[in-house]
Amino acid sequence: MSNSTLSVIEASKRLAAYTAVDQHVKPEHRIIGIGSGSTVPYVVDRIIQQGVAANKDRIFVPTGFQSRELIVSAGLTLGDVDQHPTIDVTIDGADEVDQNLNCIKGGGACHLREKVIAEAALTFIVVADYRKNSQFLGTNYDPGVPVEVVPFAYGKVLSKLKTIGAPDAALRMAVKKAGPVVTDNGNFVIDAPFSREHMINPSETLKQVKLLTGVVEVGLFCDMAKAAYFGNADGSVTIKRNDGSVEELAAP
Ligand SMILES: O=C(CO)[C@H](O)[C@H](O)COP(=O)(O)O
Repeated sequence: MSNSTLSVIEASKRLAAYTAVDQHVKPEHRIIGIGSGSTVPYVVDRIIQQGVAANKDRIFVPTGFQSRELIVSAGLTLGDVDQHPTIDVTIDGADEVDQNLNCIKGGGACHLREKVIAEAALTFIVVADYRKNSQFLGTNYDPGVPVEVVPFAYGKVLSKLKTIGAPDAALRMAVKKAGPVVTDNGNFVIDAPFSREHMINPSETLKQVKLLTGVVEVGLFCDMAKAAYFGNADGSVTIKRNDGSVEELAAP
């Protein structure tokens, strides 16, 4: 699809995804992790554009139902992390990324599998449009930190989250179903908005929330990404790296 038929936001997602694939999915890479969300289809598009020969011996590991479907419908070979515990490169979206590449993830309720697939990867790369590029988490993404919980513990975890700094924490409700969102793992999700004070050092908040019994995984990805690619509205790409460098690639 040409740029003129894509919205600015969609074009920005595509730009980030294409640039990240071009720079990080190399011919020698055999096991590739595919994240979830609306930016990731562009990752798969670009990988397909590398051609049949490049992809014939590759295995693609999904982070949930949506990415599994993407991989299968693209005709790529599906694998799982139990067969491939070391992944060459994983590319995933994010709900927000801070100045140190810490991310909020789980807007699509996939963050447990996303974190496993990111942690298994030798290189974890984030792709997003410009709205996700922040100094501090919680600046633009306000629903809060997604917390996956086992269903029977949700009431207890919700009340603890309220006392440790997220007074407005709430169970995520489904839109086209009565009742809560149920994850690919059969769990519930609580969205916990923490104050700026908690988001300045998200690894501390991550540890605190993860220690609550009943919590399966927290949508704070701290010190995991090697680089984050943000497509900008003017056609440029901002690349933030984990060595603190920031590169601006001008629009072609
Ligand atoms: O964490 C995620 C799903 O759990 C997604 O990666 C995140 O929500 C970003 O999605 P999008 O690319 O649609 O903005």
